[in-house]
Amino acid sequence: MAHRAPSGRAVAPSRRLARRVLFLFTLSLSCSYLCYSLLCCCGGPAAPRARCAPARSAAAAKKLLQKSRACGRPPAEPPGSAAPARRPREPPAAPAGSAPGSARPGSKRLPQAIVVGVKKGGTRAVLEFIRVHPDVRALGTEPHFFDRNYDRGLEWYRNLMPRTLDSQITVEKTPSYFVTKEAPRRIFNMSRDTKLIVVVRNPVTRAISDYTQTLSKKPDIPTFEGLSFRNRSLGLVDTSWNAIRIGMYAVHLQSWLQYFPLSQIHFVSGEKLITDPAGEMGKVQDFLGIRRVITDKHFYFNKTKGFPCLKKTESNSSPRCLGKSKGRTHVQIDPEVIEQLRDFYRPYNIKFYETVGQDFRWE
Ligand SMILES: Nc1ncnc2c1ncn2[C@@H]1O[C@H](COP(=O)(O)OS(=O)(=O)O)[C@@H](OP(=O)(O)O)[C@H]1O
Repeated sequence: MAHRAPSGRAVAPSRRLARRVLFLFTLSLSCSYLCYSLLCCCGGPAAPRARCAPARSAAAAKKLLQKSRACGRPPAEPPGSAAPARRPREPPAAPAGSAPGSARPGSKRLPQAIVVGVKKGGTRAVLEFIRVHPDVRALGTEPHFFDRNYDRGLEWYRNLMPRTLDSQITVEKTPSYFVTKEAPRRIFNMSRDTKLIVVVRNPVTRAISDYTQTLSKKPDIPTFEGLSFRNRSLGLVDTSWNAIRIGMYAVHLQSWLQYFPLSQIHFVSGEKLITDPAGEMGKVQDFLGIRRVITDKHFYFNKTKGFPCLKKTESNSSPRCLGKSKGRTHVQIDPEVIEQLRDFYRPYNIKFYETVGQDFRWE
């Protein structure tokens, strides 16, 4: 006996059975794929981070996400380490703007804010503290795009960035930008709206910190006292030595002011960042135009480290201090040399305070 198909064509029972089997097979395949996708996203510890659903999509999802490291906020760079954070490899960026229907939430965007300096000012602390904010995603490594890697092009740069949702801002830090002549123009050409953050610190202490770091890598370098002067008895400071030159903030700032208004540059006091991290971070959040989420509650003073550290929170499974390379014991410097350097920096500091309208009290 033959059944009539809706089209009017007759279908043999064996063909009808075959169609049913095919239909059931396709259905079970689809179900398996659906289950697999769900499990891959939030179940397995090896699941790539980029596949995770947005953390704020639903309360239930949040619970799930908290349980799974793979789905949480990106692990911070080993605290304090200047070495690049190891992140799961991600394929090339999707075009700007979230791809509709894409399994990967958000998209890679050029940074809207950059911590441009200064070296040894406290830039790592600012980055690690600000990335606690749910509306901020930060690149853990220093991309050195506007100084060393500019030839690689903006797409290369954008591809390094973490994915962000529309409500989040992307931040990176590379302290050497502040003293790179071309950096202001290059950043302006990327976006004239880029917000700039500069963490400044007493230039004499900064120079000693810089030298201490170099000495830890190259123990055979000449003494700080020897490197600081072209002629010590004449008090001629060697401004060609980077450790000295970087601290002439007023000079470098002029290059930035040729492209950006002062209102677009925020200065963080490296000293207050240690004594009052919540206060300084409050101002950073205001400058970035984001809610004041990072407050006193996020910090505690670690006596062993001698610095403020991040408390254990919902997203931080344990308290976190910056690494060993941050907060080193400085090399002892001849007090007379320190005095000479204070005298040297004084006019630059005064000019700097006048320009930014802020007294950092480095006297
Ligand atoms: N919370 C906290 N923990 C540890 N260290 C802190 C912190 N806040 C600021 N600082 C100061 O940051 C100094 C290092 O500055 P940077 O991070 O800008 O250094 S670098 O340019 O990235 O190498 C580092 O300088 P040194 O003390 O000379 O090592 C610190 O004094």
